Amino acid sequence: MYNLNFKQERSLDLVGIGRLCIDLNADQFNRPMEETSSFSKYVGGSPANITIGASRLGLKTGFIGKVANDQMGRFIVQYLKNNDIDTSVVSVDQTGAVTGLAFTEIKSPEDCSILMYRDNVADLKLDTTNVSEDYIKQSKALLVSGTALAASPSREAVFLALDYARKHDVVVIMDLDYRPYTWKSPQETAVYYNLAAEKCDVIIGTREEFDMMEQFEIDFYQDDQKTAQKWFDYHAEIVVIKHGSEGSIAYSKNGDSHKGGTFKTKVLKTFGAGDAYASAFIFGLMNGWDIPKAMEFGSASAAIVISKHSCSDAMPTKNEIDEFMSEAVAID
Ligand SMILES: Nc1ncnc2c1ncn2[C@@H]1O[C@H](COP(=O)(O)OP(=O)(O)OP(=O)(O)O)[C@@H](O)[C@H]1O
Ligand SMILES: O=C(O)C[C@@H](O)[C@H](O)C(=O)CO
Repeated sequence: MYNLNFKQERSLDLVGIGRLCIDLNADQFNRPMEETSSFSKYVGGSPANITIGASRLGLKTGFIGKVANDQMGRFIVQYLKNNDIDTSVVSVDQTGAVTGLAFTEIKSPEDCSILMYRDNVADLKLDTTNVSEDYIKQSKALLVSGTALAASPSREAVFLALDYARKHDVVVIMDLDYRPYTWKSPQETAVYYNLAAEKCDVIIGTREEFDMMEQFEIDFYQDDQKTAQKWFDYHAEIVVIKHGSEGSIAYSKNGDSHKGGTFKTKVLKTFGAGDAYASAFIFGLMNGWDIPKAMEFGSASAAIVISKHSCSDAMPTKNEIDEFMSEAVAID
């Protein structure tokens, strides 16, 4: 088992911090962006998606973020409210910043990409005055995503949230969520990712994301066990390394490791898999499940979301995941 202490008396289960954006997902499948003519609009941004997924599963959630003072910003806040996410500390930018847009291209079920428009985005304007210690200490867990570290003042806001979380024994979960185009250089990225991950109890990322963080290590390359061990020497209790359609592996500080499989599914697009996995995995941990059960639940949620058009709007309820698992073919 693992040793995560979710303080039961707290009024919120999970508070997300970071990116609140818009996904514009191609309506035409199996063709490149150049030939795509229309898109459907959804709330997006990895931490937003994970928080929406967690809320659909029944966790009491809130979000610390900043939106543009325009129709898109209002759309995002209303969508969060509709999904029972507390938005009392979502602030509104007053500097003319805009909403980040992610246009997705669905060339084939295996070949999807995201074209991001992220100049002067409101989410990265989150600053330390927007981070309330009182709010964070009401929560059992804080979800941090790496992209919010890409620029100041959002970077400092996240580090402050991390400090408040550690001060008040809030379990810190980090989804690495590396989006290269938001950063100036891989070196700068690794510096800040490593500093933040040192403060986290649960770290979830893909093999490629950990590779980016390990660019300064000697003899480390692509060794999942070594990757995990490094973080156990700081605060980590669980490290999950995702390997796309090959599944995932989770290590816990007590020396256990667990290989997670996948579920057969009709893939429409690949993005959203990681966010769905994280939300359901976190739900499992917060319910005291053992790691293999939480991983299986995460994989099932991912299998559902990649068969649908959106990420946020496709996040399943617990009944949907249970039903899917009772019928789906598991692949070890
Ligand atoms: N083709 C697939 N079929 C079934 N399950 C999949 C497939 N691809 C991914 N998954 C599930 O989703 C989990 C996370 O996937 P992945 O490693 O691609 O995360 P990610 O790269 O963070 O996702 P995203 O594309 O959303 O950023 C995997 O561990 C697996 O359970
Ligand atoms: O992360 C983004 O900003 C884009 C996401 O909203 C998109 O839904 C995705 O890639 C999910 O991982």
